[in-house]
Amino acid sequence: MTSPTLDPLRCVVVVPVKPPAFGKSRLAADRHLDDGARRELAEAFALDTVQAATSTPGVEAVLVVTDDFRLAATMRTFGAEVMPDGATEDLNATLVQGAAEVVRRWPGAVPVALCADLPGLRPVELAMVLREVVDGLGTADAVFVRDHDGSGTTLYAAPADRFAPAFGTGSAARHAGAGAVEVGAGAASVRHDVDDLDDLDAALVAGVGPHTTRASAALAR
Ligand SMILES: Nc1nc2c(ncn2[C@@H]2O[C@H](COP(=O)(O)OP(=O)(O)OP(=O)(O)O)[C@@H](O)[C@H]2O)c(=O)[nH]1
Ligand SMILES: C[C@H](OP(=O)(O)O)C(=O)O
Repeated sequence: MTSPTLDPLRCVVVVPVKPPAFGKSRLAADRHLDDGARRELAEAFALDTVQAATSTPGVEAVLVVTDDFRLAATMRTFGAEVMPDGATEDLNATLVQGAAEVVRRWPGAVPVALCADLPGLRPVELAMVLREVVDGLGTADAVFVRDHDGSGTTLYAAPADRFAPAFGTGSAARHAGAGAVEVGAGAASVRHDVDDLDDLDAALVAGVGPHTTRASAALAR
């Protein structure tokens, strides 16, 4: 008897973006970066992250969750879909709303939460991680990618009925403690979130997308 053919898992990437007017506050605390430069960098990180995600093979759709409607218009030109955040000021609640929207718009797809501060994100590496996500979800309820410094999380995925992200300080240990399986350990560009200017310096050395390249060149002048 042949075994039934299972549909391969389909992935919809959900990217939460805090409006750049407020986001990435730790950048401004650093080396006296002024508020305009902080805002431009926060916007550039999100644009590069979303543009790379929309170019990634195996991504069925990218859903950006943000209340910044000017940024939303640019994200749509990359082929991303956008929904409002509803100003929850709670990243995990925002992502749960995003996952519910994935169920409505792309029934059967797995929501994959991806942070928007990955300016060096490479489509080839995200594609590799998504293959690990699909494999991991064959046996585990949830999977996550640990950030480059080891304590945080840059990606979390689970089927919508089990989707329970625990982002925030120390989230990698929380995700692992809840039984999520770590994936993507070798995917440097998926792990390299930028929280401060030291992170940005390291990302610039490794290579970033065009928006962050422009914004950081303006910073150097
Ligand atoms: N839509 C939405 N996105 C959020 C919210 N909080 C955080 N994010 C996004 O979640 C990701 C990770 O957030 P953090 O690294 O904490 O970024 P941040 O809050 O902008 O940075 P800091 O102000 O320095 O803490 C980034 O993509 C943020 O834009 C929120 O309340 N709503
Ligand atoms: C969202 C959070 O990012 P951090 O603020 O720790 O960089 C996390 O890693 O869960």
